[in-house]
Amino acid sequence: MKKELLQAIDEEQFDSVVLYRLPYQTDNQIIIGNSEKIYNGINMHHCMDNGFVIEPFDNTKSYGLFINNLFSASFQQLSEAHTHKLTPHFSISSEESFLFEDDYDSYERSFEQMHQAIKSGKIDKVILSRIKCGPGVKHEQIIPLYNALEQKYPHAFVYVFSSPFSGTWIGAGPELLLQQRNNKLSTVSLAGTIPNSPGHSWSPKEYDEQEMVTNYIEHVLIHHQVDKIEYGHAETIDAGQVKHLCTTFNFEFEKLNGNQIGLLYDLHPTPAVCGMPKEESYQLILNTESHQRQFYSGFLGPVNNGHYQFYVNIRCMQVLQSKTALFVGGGLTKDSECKKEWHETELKAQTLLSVLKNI
Ligand SMILES: C=C(O[C@H]1C=CC=C(C(=O)O)[C@@H]1O)C(=O)O
Repeated sequence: MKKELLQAIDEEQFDSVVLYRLPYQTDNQIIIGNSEKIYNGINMHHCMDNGFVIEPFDNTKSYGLFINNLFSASFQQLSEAHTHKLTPHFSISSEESFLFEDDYDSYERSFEQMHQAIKSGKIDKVILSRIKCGPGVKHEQIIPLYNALEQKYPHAFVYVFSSPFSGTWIGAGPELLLQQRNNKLSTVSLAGTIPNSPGHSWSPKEYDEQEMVTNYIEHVLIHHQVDKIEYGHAETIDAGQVKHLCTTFNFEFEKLNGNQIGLLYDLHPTPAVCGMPKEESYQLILNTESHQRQFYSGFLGPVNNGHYQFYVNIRCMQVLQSKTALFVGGGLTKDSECKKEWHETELKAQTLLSVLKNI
């Protein structure tokens, strides 16, 4: 493999690089290829192709990306020679003047606006996100950072992608959006957060919130007439500095090629990153948040000949010239308190910050 990848880096004409590792897998994957912009969402042709899909939160205002697979390989750890050759291929966005950190006061104003909409009865749940700035990452630190995240978070979908259109993004998120293999599909309902430290346990508030999401997903699956739906009880999943409640759904489409794209866009953006009801919470986010979410809370993952694994892009950041922009959010319901929500986003930011500090 070593020789082939080094040779491919030398010989292929490529502008984009993806490194990723699926949850609980030992092998990492690399794709090198060229990026093409996708407008207004992906279609079945993208899923039948071979490459990597990156979709933004709001595809009416931002474009997605498709990185075609010119060369791919599995690896345990990239050698120094690979790291050295790949490093100059990472693009870093220079648009940092558009990205500001939200301070507590501006977060509180957005919180109040959203909480008002919840109290008025229009919305049950909505996700408020913010940007927190972290230390800069140099080109040569990108692969060591990926390695450290991949080692620390076995539960997560860990990735780095870089394209001239997006710059470099890095993440380690726990939420599966949709995966398809041999007509067997899976998704999850993920909600509720408590610190991953002694003395914290689930309360009815988190169980209720997660059950609402489970009911919503079941409703979407029934609407799409999927077959053989199976799901169990909510389980606690370890997501670094926090824990979540998660229920996994497995199902099939009776007809091969049932409307998978329709289902994908009914699930995305999920209640974990948007809210319920979906359309109302989506509009509230666009009207309230002062930043563009870009690829945060979109989805991303590999596609290969009809098989795909799409993960929700949370616990992620964009690498900028002299800083990193970390995107963190949390679900607000009628019982939410601003200070606690802020603290929760601080904890979520530690997923990446704790590793960033040590590279
Ligand atoms: C939106 C994020 O997390 C979501 C995923 C799990 C639990 C969440 C919560 O309890 O609020 C969030 O919905 C984020 O990390 O930016």
